[in-house]
Amino acid sequence: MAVSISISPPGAALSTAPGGPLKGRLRPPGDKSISHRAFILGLLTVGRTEIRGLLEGEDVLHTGAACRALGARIERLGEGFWQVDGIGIGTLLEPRETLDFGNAGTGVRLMMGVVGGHGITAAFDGDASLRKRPMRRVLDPLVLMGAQVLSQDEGGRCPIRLKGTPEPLPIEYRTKVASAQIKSAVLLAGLNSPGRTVVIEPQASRDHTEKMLAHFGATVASEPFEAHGRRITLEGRPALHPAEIKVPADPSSAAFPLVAALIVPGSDIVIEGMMMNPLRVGLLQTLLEMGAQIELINQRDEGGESVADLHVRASDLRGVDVPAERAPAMIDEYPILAVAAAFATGETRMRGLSELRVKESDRLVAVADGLAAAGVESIIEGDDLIVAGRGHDRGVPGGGVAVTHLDHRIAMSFLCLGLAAKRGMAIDDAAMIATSFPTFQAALAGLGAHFS
Ligand SMILES: O=C(O)C1=C[C@@H](OP(=O)(O)O)[C@@H](O)[C@H](O)C1
Ligand SMILES: C=C(OP(=O)(O)O)C(=O)O
Repeated sequence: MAVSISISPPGAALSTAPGGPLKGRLRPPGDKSISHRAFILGLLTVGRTEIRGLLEGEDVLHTGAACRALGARIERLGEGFWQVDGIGIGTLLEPRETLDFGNAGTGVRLMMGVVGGHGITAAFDGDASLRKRPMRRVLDPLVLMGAQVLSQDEGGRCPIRLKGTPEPLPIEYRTKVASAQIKSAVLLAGLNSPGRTVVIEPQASRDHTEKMLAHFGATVASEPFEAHGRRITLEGRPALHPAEIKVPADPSSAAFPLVAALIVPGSDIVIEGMMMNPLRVGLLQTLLEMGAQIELINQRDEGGESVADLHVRASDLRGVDVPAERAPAMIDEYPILAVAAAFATGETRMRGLSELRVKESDRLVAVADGLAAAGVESIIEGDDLIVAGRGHDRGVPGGGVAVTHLDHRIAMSFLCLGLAAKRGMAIDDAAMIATSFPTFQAALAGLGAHFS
């Protein structure tokens, strides 16, 4: 799987400084969630799946490598253009080596679902950040389906050896938290079940697995459950057929140029082709409530998802109260929302962020510490984060170093902050940016951002 991606050497510090306004157009890379799933469903489908616009970030490439180890033939035909020759449900190969997922929670948890529902044994591992993340949330339902955890690190952490079952029991599983990764792991294991698998989630999480399964011909139904939840039902052992996948631009990556343009005075940019899936646009909704000047143009359908171009102009933002129910629709966007909040007038309270503690880093702490290093006050109150916005008059001092803890979103958020802070901002380590947005620096520099 030869690819040319630029990977910064580990520990490479990077900084940004204020300069002129950001101007121009950019198309963010393909959606990370959809890209992982494209490789996985390609593996599970007999025949050839073609993928256009795939995110060629390290997280997704690790999933691609794991799919190869389980029997898929994967080839890169051009930029973002990939083909997967899959071997189908029930016939996966047992991998000889440990499957290394690098920094990717999505990759490791979804592939545990795949292995858990097959009669094979595999070892799962990743980097220092991934080794700290909880895996019991995925292992528990897989054990109910018949899989066995042969070994694990303390508290259900990687490295983990999992023995899957060739005949997964059809279960009805209620997740404790809204998590597309848990839901997807259970559904992927359920693909090889002779019966019907049901997942009930307390709040709707991103629905890319369900949509893509239906696109490949599976029978999957989703209905509302209580106030904010969903009940998803999948019929096991479907005859999946190869389907073309066109990956829309990732709203979680678009978030960085979007907020950068809002906070750098005089900026005026267009972000092209951003996915508008309702379960992914919580940040957009919040920024509009803060008074952001964002105009949606050319709304259209692309590859089964609604997409739009966003015309974004620098704006005077005001603090808002972000309800906990919105968290699943913007779960990865809180670090960059906190940066927007730092430049807003008044206080922003973000509620119900307990899940941020188990991402690539403890994002509640990493954000609060980074803001402090930039001279911005914030407090963590239970599961809420409150940022004391400095407004345009006082401005954000900057001039500090944000510690990234192997977390790409922390890295990109504080580089964006530095573009509008009086004394710029540095981060200790830019390497992880390549996991989700390998072209971040070039894309922002193309709009006029200064890096050093
Ligand atoms: O399923 C996915 O593709 C993802 C689900 C979310 O995680 P959780 O399922 O833990 O909420 C999100 O944070 C992650 O970046 C991608
Ligand atoms: C949480 C994230 O990803 P993952 O869980 O796949 O590591 C993210 O991309 O912000």
